[in-house]
Amino acid sequence: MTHLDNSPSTPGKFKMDKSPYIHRLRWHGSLAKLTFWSFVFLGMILIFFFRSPSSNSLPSDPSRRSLRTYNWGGPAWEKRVRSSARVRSRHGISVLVTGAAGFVGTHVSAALKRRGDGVLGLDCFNDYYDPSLKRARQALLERSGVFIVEGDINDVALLSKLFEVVAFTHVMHLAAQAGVRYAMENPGSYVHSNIAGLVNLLEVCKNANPQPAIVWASSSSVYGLNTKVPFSERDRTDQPASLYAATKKAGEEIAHTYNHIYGLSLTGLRFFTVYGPWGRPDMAYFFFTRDILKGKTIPIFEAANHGTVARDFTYIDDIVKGCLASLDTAEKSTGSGGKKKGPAQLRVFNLGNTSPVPVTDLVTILERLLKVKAKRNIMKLPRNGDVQFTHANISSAQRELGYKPTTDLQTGLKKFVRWYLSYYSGGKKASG
Ligand SMILES: O=C(O)[C@H]1O[C@H](OP(=O)(O)OP(=O)(O)OC[C@H]2O[C@@H](n3ccc(=O)[nH]c3=O)[C@H](O)[C@@H]2O)[C@H](O)[C@@H](O)[C@H]1O
Repeated sequence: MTHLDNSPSTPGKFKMDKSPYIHRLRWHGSLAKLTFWSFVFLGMILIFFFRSPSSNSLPSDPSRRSLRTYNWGGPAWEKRVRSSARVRSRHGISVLVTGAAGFVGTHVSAALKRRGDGVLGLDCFNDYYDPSLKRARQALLERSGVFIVEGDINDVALLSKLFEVVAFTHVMHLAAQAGVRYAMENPGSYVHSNIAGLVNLLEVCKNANPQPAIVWASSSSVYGLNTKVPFSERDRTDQPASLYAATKKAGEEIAHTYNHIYGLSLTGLRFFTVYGPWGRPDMAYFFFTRDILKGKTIPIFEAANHGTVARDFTYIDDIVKGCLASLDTAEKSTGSGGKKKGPAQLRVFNLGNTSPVPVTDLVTILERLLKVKAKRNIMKLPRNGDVQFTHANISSAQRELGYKPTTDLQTGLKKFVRWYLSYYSGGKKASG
């Protein structure tokens, strides 16, 4: 007789043969199996959770960003907002700085605060690059009395609340998705911040009473494939080479619309490759420094036929002066309560250095300052948004803003390297 022959032929027979002992055994057996599989299942969930791409090392996708919630509101919060935005000098202005924990935002906020203006920051602290650097900038600003509200420029309720609490005279709008090459990886984030975010902000500004004057960050990248040098504000900007550039160009057109319909005073600043202490780790001068120190090979782009790739690198202190002069010369918006009352100011300025430097020379300067030879890998300029060169004509900014850059690349990089070495010593690691 085989074991198969021992099997009950009918359920009834099986039931009759079952002893209480066997029943208990089966019951315990099933319980053990159930417990075992529950643990396996729980383990799989935990493994999935910890290995999922939502870990902090990856930049957030735009939809996740828009779902983030921030804590704001309440009497204590409003008191901090008011106190930070309070003007402390005779002819001071009160400015909402968006992107205040960003590179340019931090420097501009600190400079405004130093001269007695009221400054309130706004930043969403996203993880496009190392958020700990943004937190360190926030701590720096906090020490000088600038409060940064955590929130997204797409949050209309938050923006409206800020204008309810403070009658800002000016907005310095620097919050944006930056970076030329990253636009191919995450196009949605550019639409989210540079287009939707800008429109939201302008909607709230146009409804505010009084309407603030707005100065905002456009980009040298709007010149795209333009080959006429130096780039003048009157040159064509209808051939962007990256989605980043296209969203900044769209921003300039959106600014025109809000100026035309609602009487908002708007000034767009075309920044040319801004660098310096507290800079952005995604920019070449920054990660070249990190990688040269690590002994890693750095990719240096060259154009077709060994053509030189060059940038009109502009030092942060010069940019800050241009930003403050733009705020100081901005005329008032003319509308109120969403209605235009008369024509308002609409401006665009190049803020560059007017002396382009080849990227290979930038690397040579860094080698000298770091006292380390770079491992160079010369490669073809990828077709992912980079243009071959930029060169600003700044006569318009000179005339109307008194803008006059004074820092050459050698001097500016020296200051950057000094900051970099002190910031990343003492256990902090470079990342980006
Ligand atoms: O003016 C602007 O409006 C923009 O400036 C900045 O863009 P870019 O001028 O492209 O700066 P950045 O990436 O530092 O590359 C610098 C140089 O290094 C070359 N480059 C770059 C990377 C690399 O691996 N190798 C290399 O040779 C590269 O070809 C380039 O020649 C801001 O990031 C951008 O947000 C925007 O504000």
